[in-house]
Amino acid sequence: MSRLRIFEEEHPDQPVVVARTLEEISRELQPIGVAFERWDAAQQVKAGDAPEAIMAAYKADIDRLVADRGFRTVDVVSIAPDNPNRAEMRKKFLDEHFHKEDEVRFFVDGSGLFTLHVDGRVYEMLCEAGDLIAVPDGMTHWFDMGPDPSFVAIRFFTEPDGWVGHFTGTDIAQRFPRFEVGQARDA
Ligand SMILES: CSCCC(=O)/C(O)=C/O
Ligand SMILES: [Fe+2]
Ligand code: NI
Repeated sequence: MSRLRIFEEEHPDQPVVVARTLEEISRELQPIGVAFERWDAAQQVKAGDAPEAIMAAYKADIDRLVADRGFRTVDVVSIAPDNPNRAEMRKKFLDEHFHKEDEVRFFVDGSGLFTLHVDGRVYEMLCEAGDLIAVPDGMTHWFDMGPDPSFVAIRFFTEPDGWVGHFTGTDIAQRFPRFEVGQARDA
């Protein structure tokens, strides 16, 4: 189940807000400029399906978002728990960074943990299948796919290098919860 937890940055042990419904999550994220949506598939798709089939299942929402936000590229990224490069892939976005364009990701299957650092607060968003998150350009954040990653996500880009992370060099990500085994199931 999708879950947003908000922490004061000095208190990683105690969330001050826990939100689970679309309405609650959107209400908490909207003031910091983060969009959160839930999309329904036109036809059922799952991990392992062809990217074209996955994009076709969400065509109406993809087209709307591309028209609204001017994205130039849309792709599908998949990672399974047996991927031999999973540790390296996990490490890539584990530390605090930002991008020079909005980071917009839709989770088709599986889950991942986006954590945003904004104005002294930390917003930990456990994204699950059906969730779209749009993190504004320049917003500091990190992403944990966990030790046994499992997700399929649609990514939206404006520039070819839009995915490049600019790292802040802080250690804040190490002080906050990681994506634990079973977290998605237990949330
Ligand atoms: C669901 S893809 C997440 C990886 C990524 O592109 C990123 O920038 C995380 O912060
Ligand atoms: Fe990122
Ligand atoms: Ni404390």
